[in-house]
Amino acid sequence: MKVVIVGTNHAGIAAANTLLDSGQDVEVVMIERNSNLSYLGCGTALWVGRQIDGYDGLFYTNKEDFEAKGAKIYIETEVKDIDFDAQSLVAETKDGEKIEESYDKLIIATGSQPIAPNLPGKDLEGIHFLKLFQEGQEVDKAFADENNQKVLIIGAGYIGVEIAEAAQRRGKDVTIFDAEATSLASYYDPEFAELMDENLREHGIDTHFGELAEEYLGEDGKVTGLKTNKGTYEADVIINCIGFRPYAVFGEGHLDRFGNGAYLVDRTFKTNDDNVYAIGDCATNYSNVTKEANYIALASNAVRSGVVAATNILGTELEGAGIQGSNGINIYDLKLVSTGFSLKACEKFGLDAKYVDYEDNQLPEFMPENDKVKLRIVYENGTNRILGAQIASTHDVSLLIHMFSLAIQEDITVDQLGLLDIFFLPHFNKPYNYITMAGLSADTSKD
Ligand SMILES: Cc1cc2nc3c(=O)[nH]c(=O)nc-3n(C[C@H](O)[C@H](O)[C@H](O)COP(=O)(O)OP(=O)(O)OC[C@H]3O[C@@H](n4cnc5c(N)ncnc54)[C@H](O)[C@@H]3O)c2cc1C
Ligand SMILES: NC(=O)C1=CN([C@@H]2O[C@H](COP(=O)(O)OP(=O)(O)OC[C@H]3O[C@@H](n4cnc5c(N)ncnc54)[C@H](O)[C@@H]3O)[C@@H](O)[C@H]2O)C=CC1
Repeated sequence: MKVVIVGTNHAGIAAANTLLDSGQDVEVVMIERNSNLSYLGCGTALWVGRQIDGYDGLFYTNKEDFEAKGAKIYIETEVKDIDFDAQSLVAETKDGEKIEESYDKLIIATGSQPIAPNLPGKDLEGIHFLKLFQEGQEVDKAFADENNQKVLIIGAGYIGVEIAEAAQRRGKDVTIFDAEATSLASYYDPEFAELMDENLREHGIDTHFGELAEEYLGEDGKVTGLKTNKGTYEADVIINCIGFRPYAVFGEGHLDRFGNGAYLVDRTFKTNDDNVYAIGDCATNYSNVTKEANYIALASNAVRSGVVAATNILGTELEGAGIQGSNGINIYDLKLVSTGFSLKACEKFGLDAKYVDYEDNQLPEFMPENDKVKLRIVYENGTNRILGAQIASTHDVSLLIHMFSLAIQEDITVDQLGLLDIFFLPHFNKPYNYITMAGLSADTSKD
């Protein structure tokens, strides 16, 4: 069997490794248009902000690793056209050489691209995106120029707040904008997101929420400012981070699509073409909250989808477990983690939701060092099925969110948490801890 993988970043790599490590007789061809693979974008803000020494450790594999396992791998080669009837494709190397490959099974793993605000002045020099390693290098170079002092960031989602911290650590004057009323509005309810907003402001970052960019201003081809619906701001560097959209350009009219254009796949990541799988950021995933296809672009989801698709191609039937969109962020000392839906997301998707909040110290009061933890559990009115959880603290509470992720996956109800066997040790938690207390105090009557 011959499998061709188009796009070999996190999703494509996971699929290739699963195929190549299976011990089965599979011919694997990998085609990647970038000059590198496996770059962990999550590290960009860390090295640009000088919290880690450099970027070398952010690549976890390379072309040679796959050649050593027996794959044929083309780098700096872009797939241009796929003939789904003939089961073949055409790609082009950076030198313009045409390559043709046939396939028995095709895995499309072409990922996502940043959304570009379509504003006047968008081609001015000094306007950046942050997706590729090379784009991180460009931002790093811009920050190294002493003349570039004023950094404006459009979008206060995950990339926005991370690069805001990095820019501030590099001594820049940082202003961040978002169309929503808080930062991180796609992940957290205002009571949690506002903790991040305050955290940014405490570190000298100027926040402008509920404000929409209208025009990039410039002189001599270089950006000098930004005009919004509320004011005009000077800028030496502008970084756009208003989200990703799936990069799903093949099979128009042949492969089914989700609302945002992502390839619509089943729980094995197979498209409506039996020989074609789509994985990672270019495809949908099954949401355990809505019980239908949804789109959430995360490296964690991409890796799992690659494993599932390849396992099915190898002949073992395996459905993905579905996703909750579990995520986390750490800016300065503040840690926010969430899974499933916020109350706001439930409203957007028409889910009838209630919530319980509980705030407490992590440890018993007699312990010398302590941190506050704020927890919200969102659950369905009537069934009490857990739909989401959000946690904020300066304590590392990150592992806790995995339990809530599993709870959503397994349709656990909020009252089941109240009597859950949770251990107690003063070094770690309290006997009446915030999970127990939230579970016990949740109003489970139907409104
Ligand atoms: C700054 C930043 C920080 C992030 N932090 C996190 C994090 O902390 N946690 C997390 O879970 N996620 C994070 N993400 C998101 C994560 O990087 C993506 O979800 C992940 O990269 C998706 O992997 P993928 O392989 O599906 O797609 P991509 O990474 O987009 O890779 C797709 C690949 O396909 C190639 N390709 C596309 N078209 C073609 C073609 N026609 N021919 C050949 N090759 C092609 C591209 O060159 C690319 O290498 C972050 C993203 C960024 C940008
Ligand atoms: N810690 C993590 O897990 C990380 C994950 N990622 C992932 O990478 C992807 C891309 O990240 P981001 O670009 O930060 O997207 P995002 O979806 O996290 O945030 C985009 C932000 O831009 C705002 N926005 C949208 N249109 C706007 C407009 N016209 N003007 C102003 N603001 C606007 C939105 O309100 C939102 O807050 C996401 O899927 C994200 O989850 C990225 C970094 C870290």
